[in-house]
Amino acid sequence: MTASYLKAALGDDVALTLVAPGETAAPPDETSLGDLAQFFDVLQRAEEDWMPACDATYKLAVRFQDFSRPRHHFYLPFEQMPQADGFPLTEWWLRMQPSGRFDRDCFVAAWLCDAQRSPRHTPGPTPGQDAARPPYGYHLDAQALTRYLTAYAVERGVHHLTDEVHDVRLDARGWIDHVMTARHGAVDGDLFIDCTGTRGLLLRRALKVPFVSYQDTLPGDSMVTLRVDADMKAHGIPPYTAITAQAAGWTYSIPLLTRIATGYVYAQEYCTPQEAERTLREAAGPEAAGAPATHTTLSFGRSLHAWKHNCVAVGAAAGRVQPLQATAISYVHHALQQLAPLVAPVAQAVRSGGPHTDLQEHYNTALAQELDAARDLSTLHYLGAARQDTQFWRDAQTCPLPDALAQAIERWRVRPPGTEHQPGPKGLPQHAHTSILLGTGALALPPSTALSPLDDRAARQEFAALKQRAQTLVKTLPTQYDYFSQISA
Ligand SMILES: Cc1cc2nc3c(=O)[nH]c(=O)nc-3n(C[C@H](O)[C@H](O)[C@H](O)COP(=O)(O)OP(=O)(O)OC[C@H]3O[C@@H](n4cnc5c(N)ncnc54)[C@H](O)[C@@H]3O)c2cc1C
Repeated sequence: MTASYLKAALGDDVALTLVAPGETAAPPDETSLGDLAQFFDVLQRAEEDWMPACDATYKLAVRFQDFSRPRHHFYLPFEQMPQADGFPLTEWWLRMQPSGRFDRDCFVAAWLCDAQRSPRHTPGPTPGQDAARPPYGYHLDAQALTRYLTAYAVERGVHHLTDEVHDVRLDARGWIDHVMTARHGAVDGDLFIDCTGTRGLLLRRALKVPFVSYQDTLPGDSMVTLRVDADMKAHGIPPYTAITAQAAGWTYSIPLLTRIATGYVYAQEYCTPQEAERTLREAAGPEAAGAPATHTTLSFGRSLHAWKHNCVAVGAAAGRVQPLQATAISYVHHALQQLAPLVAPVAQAVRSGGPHTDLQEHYNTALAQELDAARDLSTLHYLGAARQDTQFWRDAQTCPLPDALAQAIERWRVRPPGTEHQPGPKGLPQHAHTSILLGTGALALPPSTALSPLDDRAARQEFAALKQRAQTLVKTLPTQYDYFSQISA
């Protein structure tokens, strides 16, 4: 993502070298937030070009299953919250509760997800027909995306070395002078971008930037994954990522065009890898029988700074949180949006020996805040989960809370989060906190007293109009499976 985006954004103003090994084990991430479309806009690549290459499907929401109680689910859609009389509809919902489900009362996307609808009638821009559709993200094959973006970057002149960095050499000031690769020797540069994932080879290992762990607030240190070749016609292609609470963590299921990617993120203190694999296989069904399982250990947290001297870490090398909201791809995109305009001036400053402390500080603060906000939102799932049936969930609800989240929760007991500005991870809608609190159900949110003097006519009209719009779309949109079958026919 980094090489292709910087090449697209900067053209030939900078010379880029990408050091990357060949195909590695498939990374687990296969969903994105709603704003990945903007990433491809910069690359000037249309959905019709990149989606088939990446086995990609549409994603309207995340569906959370069994977090509140067995057989209960709720959606966190990308759709923005409608308003009535200047108040978010969820505020009105707390007072009026037209049906038992806040997600169906407040979001068109919840209806489309329940009915497995595609968010589009036809491919390409079709003004009018698709104008009413809610915003969407994507499910995609991360390995295929890597291939696609590498080819894109190389075609435009990025120098690609299929190699591995095995050493990082510093100059007398302690800045990176060059990296040593296994087959191509020394590679030097003005600015080094560390995309080595949780290894953080340049920033953390060579430049000794400390790691701030999130492990105390986010239980889960292990993962098992399966790539399941499934009959998608029989399954359908749901337009959502399904996340299901399990005895010692949660499983995810990501539908692609030709298969399902699934995994179990769990805590080894409560579950052995064998038990975790058994749980995942049971959840995935008989089609998973022959699929080999991949077991991995996980660590969540961030580098104290994403940028030090002439090295900027992007992606997991800068930090990562549990992928309950799948914010990682977005986090990379936002880092690149901020980094791209800085590359040339910073490289120039590095050449003339002067640091860029203001830019650096601003960048580091923004990136740290974004990741901490994503951590807080993930923590809310554990805290908010009403289930008490296993030791994992009982313990998860008493994990220490990050200070900012603890303070916010005290405010929300008096005043729901929808009425205040709550900084959240970019790419997620403003209502994310409210939706998780309403969906998981542990923290009772009071109806806002500010609504008491108001007539509820506008809210009633908005609830009715939304239901009408949702029913029309369910009737007129194809299922996601039919949509992609038509395109490929
Ligand atoms: C269970 C699970 C599910 C997830 N789901 C999602 C999701 O749905 N959506 C989402 O956005 N995120 C998701 N994530 C998060 C996501 O996996 C990571 O945050 C993301 O992979 C980070 O990408 P990255 O490129 O920074 O690191 P990585 O994917 O770890 O890639 C690091 C790269 O660096 C290369 N490398 C390492 N060492 C060297 C070296 N010495 N020389 C050269 N190259 C080197 C590796 O080969 C690799 O290609 C998920 C994570 C987990 C654990």
